[in-house]
Amino acid sequence: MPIDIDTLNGPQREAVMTTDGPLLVLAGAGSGKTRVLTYRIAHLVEDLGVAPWEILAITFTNKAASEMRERLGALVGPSSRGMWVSTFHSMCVRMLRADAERLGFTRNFTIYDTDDQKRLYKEIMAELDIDPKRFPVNALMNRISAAKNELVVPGDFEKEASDPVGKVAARVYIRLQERLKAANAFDFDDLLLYAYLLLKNHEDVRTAYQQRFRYLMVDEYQDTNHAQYAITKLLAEAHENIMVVGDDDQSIYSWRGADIRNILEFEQDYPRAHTVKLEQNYRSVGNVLAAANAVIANNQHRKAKKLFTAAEDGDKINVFMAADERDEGRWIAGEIEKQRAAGLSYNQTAVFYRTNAQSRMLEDMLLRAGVPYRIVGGTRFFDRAEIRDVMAYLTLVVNPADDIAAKRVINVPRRGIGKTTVERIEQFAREMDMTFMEGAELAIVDPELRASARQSVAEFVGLVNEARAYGGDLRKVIEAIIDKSGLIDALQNENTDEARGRIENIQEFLGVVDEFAETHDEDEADYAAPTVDSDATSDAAPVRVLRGDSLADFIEWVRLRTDLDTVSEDGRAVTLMTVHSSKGLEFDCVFVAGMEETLFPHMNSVADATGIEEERRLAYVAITRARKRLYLTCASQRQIFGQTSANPVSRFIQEIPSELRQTSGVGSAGFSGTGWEKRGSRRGIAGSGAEAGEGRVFGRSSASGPSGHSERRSSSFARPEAGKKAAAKMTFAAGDAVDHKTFGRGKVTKVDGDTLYVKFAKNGQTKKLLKDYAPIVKING
Ligand SMILES: Nc1ncnc2c1ncn2[C@@H]1O[C@H](COP(=O)(O)OP(=O)(O)OP(=O)(O)O)[C@@H](O)[C@H]1O
Ligand SMILES: [Mg+2]
Repeated sequence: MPIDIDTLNGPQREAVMTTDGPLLVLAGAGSGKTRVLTYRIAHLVEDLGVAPWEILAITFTNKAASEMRERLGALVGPSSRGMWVSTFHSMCVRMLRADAERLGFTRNFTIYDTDDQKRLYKEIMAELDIDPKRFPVNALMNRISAAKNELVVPGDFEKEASDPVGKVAARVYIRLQERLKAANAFDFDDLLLYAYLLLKNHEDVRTAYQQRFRYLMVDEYQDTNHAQYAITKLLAEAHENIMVVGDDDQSIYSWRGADIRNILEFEQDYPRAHTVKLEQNYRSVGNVLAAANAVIANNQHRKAKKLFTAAEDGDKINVFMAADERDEGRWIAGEIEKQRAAGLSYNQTAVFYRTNAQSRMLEDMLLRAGVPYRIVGGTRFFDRAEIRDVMAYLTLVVNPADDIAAKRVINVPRRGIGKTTVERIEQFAREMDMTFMEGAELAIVDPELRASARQSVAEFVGLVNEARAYGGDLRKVIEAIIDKSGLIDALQNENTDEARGRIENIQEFLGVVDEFAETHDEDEADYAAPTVDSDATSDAAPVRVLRGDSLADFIEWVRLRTDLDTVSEDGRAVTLMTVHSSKGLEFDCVFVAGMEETLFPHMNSVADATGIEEERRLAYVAITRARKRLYLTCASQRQIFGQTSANPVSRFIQEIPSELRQTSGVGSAGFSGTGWEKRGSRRGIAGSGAEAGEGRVFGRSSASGPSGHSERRSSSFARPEAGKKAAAKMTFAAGDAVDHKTFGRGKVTKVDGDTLYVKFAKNGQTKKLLKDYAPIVKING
């Protein structure tokens, strides 16, 4: 079926139809870059008969990749399955799995995340006698990570390092790579580095991929780092059928090594390049787009771009100035409820913040108001200790050489294996050049150890071996680990709320396994592009694609899940996330909280112009996520990073022309463009919860001249709508039947002062609610 190009505008169509040679699509937010990329793939497959496995599309997040797979599924049907649509990291994992042996690894390697990595660094630093006070582990990690992203290998790094930290980092880097190799593991940066080395140093591998991927497409190209750039370049070298899509105004990852020059110099890299500019924004209403354009115009270092919309102006940008962070959260919750009553869905609403530390209060306030939310980032599910423990066991089942995993769980739950025993095992491992697990097997028969310790080690080794015996049956392996390890029993014995929460998390983990099982079939098809081993004939792709067993795939799937993957489409909830993770997404209604100097722009970036420009691009990303309504909120005083601070309103608010915004809350009277005001007395602020304090400057800096005092308005700080609806003085008792606006029917199981514990019928979950705030009513029966 030919692709319906009528839904594209002229330049978009041009980009879709330009299928030979290098192509750059450079355009502002919401102009359809991702859409064009997707349509171009569909056009290649549907109209030009390109085989799906000849296409490689790279996106920035797993969420973006799965969205693109979905869109492609809708456009071209099942044949989209053979395509590689993935992030850089998952692409590299696939390449490394296929050819790990070439690099001295085996294909069941482990991927270390930051936590594993840190443990390893600490061990290495102890081994090399490096003082962590003088050389903090994070500093060394950053240094080495940057080197890897620049494709600097240990030998070259050592030659170049001249400063004290660099010299120490050079020693650590050398040892780190030895240790990782011995553990058959890669860290995140290694995935890129080794994939690059694989392509660079193995001509046959490189040629095979070059021949296979005749068409290469990269979304969000402005955020590629050097390693990603170099990998792309190698893959495109032979045919130069490479399309990159991006927006220099949205480059927000320079702190992770992203290099905006990759996109700006594309035309130099590929002199034959054809460039397409898109100028119509289809995402946002006029006022939102005008605000975004006005803010980004303040950046000096950018390619000037025009961006217009045919959409109506829409509402003005809503600026709310709260007394403190509680007011801010409370007001946001109330406004969400108001919008919801007017027909907006929770799913189409997002609250962004600059730093993760802000999320807790926002969460708290949404919880109190009974607004369902989903938090992206922060304490991620997979970062929780109990989940890491289970994952470490599973990793050991697949890769017994992973010493970090083995040491993490040898005494989890406590089984009486102390430091002496662990040191003894390490000694065996070192002296006999074995893995920790092999050392543990020797320890079982070591007469120097106490019988009880040997017994415990035997149990541990036995447990891992037993689980391994279940082979490919994923669910069985995981159940064996969870049941037989005694993890749950130990938590049950603790008998605390926290331990119960941990048990719930482990149970939830089984749900994750099921989710994986459900989506896995599709992934399988995805992997199963024709291979040289298969009996496919001439047009088969000349690349071996090897599958690990399902447990290895599961571990990899979990490891590569970035924060964004926790956003699901169905469960209706407001999304909370950092601005960084919002890239590429869109919502009808967007709140950006914490619009104050030192927070956004962040204090670490205000010192120099480069830093400020990156913060401004971040503000541009945030603003351009909104389709219809945009709210910017700030607080005149806030508790954050463990202290109270009062900061001027963000310059990014001021950069929006005053006629585009409407302001409410504290100090709004004098806000609109002309002057900034000093705070008045704190009297009369209902429910701000703030202690009394005198006139701090709220506005720009005091240097720019505060312009008088004004009374604060108190009305804005009333409870949110949702709260008002609950009968304020209603009393509850255990056993009462209640109806909650969002969660439906439930029963009060406990009353603790103002807090109600309500068990809901729908999902059997118990929630903690504040009786005066939660949108609940008592019902009969
Ligand atoms: N020609 C068009 N007609 C109708 N809608 C369009 C058109 N082009 C793009 N859109 C819609 O506009 C929105 C933004 O498109 P898309 O996400 O592709 O933009 P983008 O340039 O990738 O944005 P960002 O820079 O934020 O990544 C999407 O909802 C998309 O479906
Ligand atoms: Mg996009």
